[in-house]
Amino acid sequence: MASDRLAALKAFDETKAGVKGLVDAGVKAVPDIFRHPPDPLSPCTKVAAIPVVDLSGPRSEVVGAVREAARTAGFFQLVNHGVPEAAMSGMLAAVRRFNEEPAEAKAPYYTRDAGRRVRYNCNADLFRTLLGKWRDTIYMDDVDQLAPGEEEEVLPPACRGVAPKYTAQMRMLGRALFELLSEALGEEAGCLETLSVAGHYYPACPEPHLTLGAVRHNDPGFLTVLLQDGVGGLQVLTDVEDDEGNMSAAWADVPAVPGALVVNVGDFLQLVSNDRFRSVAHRVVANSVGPRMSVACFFRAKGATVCAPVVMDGGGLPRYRTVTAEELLRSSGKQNGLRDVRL
Ligand SMILES: O=C(O)CCC(=O)C(=O)O
Ligand SMILES: [Fe+2]
Repeated sequence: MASDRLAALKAFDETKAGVKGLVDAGVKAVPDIFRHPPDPLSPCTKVAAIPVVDLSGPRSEVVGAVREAARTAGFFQLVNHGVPEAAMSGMLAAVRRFNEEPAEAKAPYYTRDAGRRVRYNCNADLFRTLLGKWRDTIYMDDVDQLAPGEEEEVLPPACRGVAPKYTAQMRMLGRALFELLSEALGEEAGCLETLSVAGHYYPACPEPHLTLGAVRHNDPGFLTVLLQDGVGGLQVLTDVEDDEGNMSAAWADVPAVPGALVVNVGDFLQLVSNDRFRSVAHRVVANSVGPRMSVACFFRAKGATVCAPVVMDGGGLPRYRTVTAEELLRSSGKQNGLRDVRL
């Protein structure tokens, strides 16, 4: 990394105030560390065809809809999921409240130390990437399992009470989705050992076309359940057909559907399903109208857990090596998705 970039990253990171701090200081241009080369894909012009799954329907229909969505789009909008509206709006409000605290209040939580259960930072990978992202995040791991009294110790005041309850709701929903996905697959679909909740804050950006809120990636875990506010900006990579019938890749918007949760298949589940379910690349564009808030719940396996593709009778050969969840996380983390573990 060029030393001037490293120096700029360090100076920015030492503020512990994130991109929100830049915006508060009145930046009118996107600093170099957040500027990206132009995207070779043409700008998005369409809305993605994301199936809607109604969890209140008859069981066999729900299983069929989950199977079809996981097999085709890799994403679905979940409605009638039973998570109270107040829990969802309360969680988005807590993420906003925390991020809009003065920098001094947030600084004690600013860290990339994975050993800490609650971590606030601007880009977990800031020093490992050339593409700084216009967002700040507070990560909270398994905070529904905090012992009494531990909440004050580890959680910022803005999230106390709210984040543990929301995480508990998500854990219940995750179990229900796990059962549906397992039934849809005909096998145990993976596991839900840890639940990491990421509260993302995407401040309004003065030059949104020069950066991104999240660069192209696949979620490495088993499953992600995303709550987003009404601003929008999440996009999936899709295949589109031009007038001559040629297929090419393009970005398409995932609409913000009021009350819905966006569920997507992670790399772990694609591997376990032996490619019957798809982990699809996605990103978040920067916006000029923000802040945008979203809360991503990542269901993951513990590092030592072994992931092996499940091959059904007559389903052909396994397409992946048997790996530990940690190995898989490392290869996904390099943005190779599953390429490194494919047979
Ligand atoms: O904020 C969003 O809409 C998506 C965030 C995301 O893709 C992630 O956290 O993995
Ligand atoms: Fe993601």
